[in-house]
Amino acid sequence: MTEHLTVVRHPLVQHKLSHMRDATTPTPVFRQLLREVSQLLAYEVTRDMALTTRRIDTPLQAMDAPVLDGPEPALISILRAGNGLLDGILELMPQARVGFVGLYRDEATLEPVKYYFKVPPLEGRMVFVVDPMLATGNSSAAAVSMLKEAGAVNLRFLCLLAAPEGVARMRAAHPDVPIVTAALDARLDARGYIVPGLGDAGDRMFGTK
Ligand SMILES: O=P(O)(O)OC[C@H]1O[C@H](OP(=O)(O)OP(=O)(O)O)[C@H](O)[C@@H]1O
Ligand SMILES: O=c1cc[nH]c(=O)[nH]1
Ligand SMILES: [Mg+2]
Repeated sequence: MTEHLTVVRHPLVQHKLSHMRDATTPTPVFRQLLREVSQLLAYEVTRDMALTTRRIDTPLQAMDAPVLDGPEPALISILRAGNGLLDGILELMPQARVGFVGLYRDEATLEPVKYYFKVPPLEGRMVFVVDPMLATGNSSAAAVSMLKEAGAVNLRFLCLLAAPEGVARMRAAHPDVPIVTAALDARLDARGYIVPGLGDAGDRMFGTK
């Protein structure tokens, strides 16, 4: 990927995102929409996966058919809300190895607090990091640093909503990591929430508020 930031403006993505932003959309619908959008966003973030060919026989003749090359990709979910993107993408790439980075944002400092880290071997793999929200960028920047320490080299970051502050933070800390998102919103509010945003993604997914 050559662009640092790709905004997926596909009408289906934008339509579903608008329903997710709506404060009256209930948790089960929110979760289903996130699953659907995850697969549409996955189409974009995986577009430069390497292909090779395999000799196969169709019912009519032999051909060299394109198949994915290289080791299985790794999908890394930033807990909790990342799991809302993970399941749908895993359906498209069932061969992927899966890892989890447990982080929550300290509400006062907006710094990420780490509580879990379990990832597959990352050397040589394409690594897709998923989290619906890129706000200050502190969580995603920290997660990517941990993954690089664990051996990841070839990373992509996939989110649903990004704030300009988070994009700038990622660009400064990890200019080598392309970001794919459904929307670049206006700004962060005083509490570090994306505006207009959709609220707290984890709470809306799991009904914790
Ligand atoms: O860019 P940042 O300012 O770091 O904010 C984004 C982070 O905040 C949210 O997680 P949260 O801390 O609410 O944890 P949760 O997924 O458990 O709800 C979100 O899912 C990101 O991980
Ligand atoms: O707007 C925001 C910011 C951080 N985390 C969220 O879930 N939402
Ligand atoms: Mg949350």
